[in-house]
Amino acid sequence: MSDEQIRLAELRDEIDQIDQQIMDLISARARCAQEVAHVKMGANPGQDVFFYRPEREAQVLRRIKDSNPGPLSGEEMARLFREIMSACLALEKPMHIAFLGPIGTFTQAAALKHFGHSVVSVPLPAIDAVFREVESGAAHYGVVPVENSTEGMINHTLDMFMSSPLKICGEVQLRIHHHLMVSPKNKDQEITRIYSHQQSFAQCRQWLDTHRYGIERVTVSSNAEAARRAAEEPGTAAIAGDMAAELYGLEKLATSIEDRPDNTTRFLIIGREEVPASGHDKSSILVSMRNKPGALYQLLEPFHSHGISLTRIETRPSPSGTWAYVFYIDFEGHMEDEQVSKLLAKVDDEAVELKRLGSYPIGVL
Ligand SMILES: O=C(O)C(=O)C[C@]1(C(=O)O)C=C[C@@H](O)C=C1
Repeated sequence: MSDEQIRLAELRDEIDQIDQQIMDLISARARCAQEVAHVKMGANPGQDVFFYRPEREAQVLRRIKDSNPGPLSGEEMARLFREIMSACLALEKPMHIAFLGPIGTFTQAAALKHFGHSVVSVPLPAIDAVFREVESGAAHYGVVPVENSTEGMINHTLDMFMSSPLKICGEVQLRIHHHLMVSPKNKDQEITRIYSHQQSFAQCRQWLDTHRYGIERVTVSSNAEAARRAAEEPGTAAIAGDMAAELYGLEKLATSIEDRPDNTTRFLIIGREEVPASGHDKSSILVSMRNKPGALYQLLEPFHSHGISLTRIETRPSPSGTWAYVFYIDFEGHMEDEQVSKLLAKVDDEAVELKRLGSYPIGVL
């Protein structure tokens, strides 16, 4: 054997020994998680056990990213541990996660990015259906889109929080890459129609006007539905993501056609319980104010005086009456924090209504 072949064989033996150690350690970790489940069940007999612990998972992933020695990036290493934890959690209790479907949407990709691939992901036809699935207990958690960097807030999600008892338990961001795709069997046919979701058409408007001007654009309920139609209908194409292309066997004619290179969508994790502090959190509230001069100043001044940073403020028409507004506010900190608690007491004094949507770990992945 040549020197290179001898060295290759030695390295592969070393990799085999390391893989055995990794497998033994992951198995030991999984047994610990099973023991954790027993402790959780014994802690509050007869009460709901929340096996999924968002705050603990955020702490684990943050520590992994911060202590990662390389050569893998912190993101890559955290994603590996994300999957290990997902498998451990499934040993404790298989999680049913409802998401805005159908299968192949960016929301499914966000759900799998946040929870890992060992969950049972359940597609629902609309955002309100995702809320109802979690409210009824049919799903443990839900994943819904809340804002896109190009198109702004998803109003249906914000409006659902006005009436839903659910809490925000987490957040996850996804870089959104849109591709123009066709069925391989129709690849040589002239494209006379392009299917996509309204948000995707808006995020790719300039590219379409430049490269596919004049072709009919038909809005459908989701990018996955667009891919399904393009797979079936000759002469049509879809604008959708990688998951949809793979799911429906479509070929990409043009990749990453979104107009803004940083095109990102933020998703919320919704659930039935409040999340304890993880040490790196944010909070969301809904506030309705009397429609009078200085109302917005009265609402925002306490954030300044208590040194709390706002990360998002949106207004929505109030369901209670014309010209009254509801403010959807995200800010840094956890509602258990002393300064945040004092801030919310002050806001509560000024507001017509204050609804605490939840405190949750700032997204790690
Ligand atoms: O520490 C816990 O509470 C666990 O259940 C263990 C573990 C893990 O694998 O690290 C698994 C699931 C939870 O969501 C958080 C962490």
